[in-house]
Parts: sequence; structure tokens; C-alpha cells
Amino acid sequence: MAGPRPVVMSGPSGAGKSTLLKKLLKEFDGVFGFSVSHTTRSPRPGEENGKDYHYVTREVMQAAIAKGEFIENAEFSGNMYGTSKAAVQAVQAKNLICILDIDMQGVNNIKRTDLNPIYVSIQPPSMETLEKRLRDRKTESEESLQKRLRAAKVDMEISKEPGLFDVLIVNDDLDLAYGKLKDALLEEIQKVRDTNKS
Ligand SMILES: Nc1ncnc2c1ncn2[C@@H]1O[C@H](COP(=O)(O)OP(=O)(O)OP(=O)(O)O)[C@@H](O)[C@H]1O
Ligand SMILES: Nc1nc2c(ncn2[C@@H]2O[C@H](COP(=O)(O)O)[C@@H](O)[C@H]2O)c(=O)[nH]1
Repeated sequence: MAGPRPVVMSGPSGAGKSTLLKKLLKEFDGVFGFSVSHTTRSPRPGEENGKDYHYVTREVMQAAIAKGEFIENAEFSGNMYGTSKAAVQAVQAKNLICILDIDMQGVNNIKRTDLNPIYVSIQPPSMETLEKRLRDRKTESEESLQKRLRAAKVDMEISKEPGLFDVLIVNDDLDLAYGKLKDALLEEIQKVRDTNKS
């Protein structure tokens, strides 16, 4: 796929990926674009279909996967999630840096493609902090919360694997974490700005 190098952001649910990437999209308007994933989970209050996710049924998603419309897909916490080829192409067609917010299964699947992204892992300072953030967010049932915490433990272990991620950021203080994220992406940001100037 053509265009600037995409960015994969991964890390446990509740680590702060959406918070960080929303700041990035706001500050660097015209540089980054979000790859809108498909999911079978229900929208949360305030989420918009086509902006946060494409909300679909399991049947629709399975049919689209069977037709080869997805770059990667995964089952997470009882729901399906996936990145469609169209979602990435829509961002790359505008010559923007495409950001994918995906789980660890997605990372492993993307590694088998020719997307060649920068892999960024966002990690919480501790399991305790992660649990508090997820509880305070008030988006999950107790069952979903427990599933996410179990997945988080695995994620936090695997993400330490040398070479899996290009950058690992511990999101404790939000401003510090955001500064580290910008530093990691500065070169790519500059390339897009230079291209769009000429
Ligand atoms: N550095 C931080 N300090 C305190 N709270 C934070 C910080 N970063 C994020 N949060 C809060 O933690 C909660 C989880 O953050 P967020 O929704 O961005 O996580 P996420 O990784 O995108 O989760 P998911 O994968 O479930 O979408 C949110 O309520 C957010 O406001
Ligand atoms: N493999 C993929 N994972 C995805 C995708 N879109 C989101 N996600 C990940 O799912 C969990 C839960 O998200 P939530 O919005 O329900 O809290 C989180 O880790 C996301 O990164 C995708 O297209 N593919």
C-alpha cells in the first residue's frame, strides 16, 4: 500500500491509546488519519458509527472477512474487531499517516503483511492503575472488565519481547507520555509536512 508509514498503537485496554491518539489527531490535523475499525461490540455513549468504529453484526463481519476485505481481525473480550483494507486505504489516499489502534493479535497479524508500520506499545504504570482507569471509565460490565484485565496481563508480558515494538511508552503522566509519543513520530510527521508543502 502506498503513502507514508502507518503507526500501529497497541497495549492493554485502558492503557490510554485512544486518549493519546485523539490528542495527536487534534494537534496534527492534516498529518494523521485514523483507521476506523469494524467491531461487533455496541457503541458506548458518545461514540459515533463511522468515526470511532463501524458497528456491525457478527454475520456482516464474518461475510466481509470471508470476502477478503480485512487486513487483520481478532476476537477480543467477546467481540470481533478488524481493520478493513478500505479503512487504511481511505487514510492513505489523503497522504496522511494512518493510525491503527489494535490489540496484540492484530499486531501479530499485521507483522505478516507488507504494511510496514511503526509499532508503538502504550502500557499502564501498573495493573492497579489500569484497573482503576477502566473502572473509572464506566464503560465495561464486571464480566467485560475481568476479561480485559486478563488480556492485559498477557499483553503486558508479551509486549516486553525484544523487537516486537519499536517504541514502548508507559502512560503514567499523560503529558509526559504524549511528549514521548510525539518524539517517536517526529521524523514521520516532518516527512508528511515536507511532502505536503512541495
Ligand atoms: N495518563 C493518564 N492518567 C490518568 N488517566 C488516564 C491517562 N490516560 C488515559 N486515562 C484515562 O483512562 C481511561 C482509559 O483510557 P483510554 O480509553 O484512552 O484507553 P484505551 O487504551 O484506548 O482503552 P481501549 O483499548 O479499551 O479502547 C480513560 O478514562 C482516560 O481518560
Ligand atoms: N485486532 C484489532 N483490535 C482492535 C481493532 N480495533 C480496536 N481493537 C482493540 O480492541 C480492544 C478493545 O477496544 P474497545 O474499543 O472495545 O475498548 C483494544 O485493545 C483495541 O486496541 C481492530 O481493528 N483490530
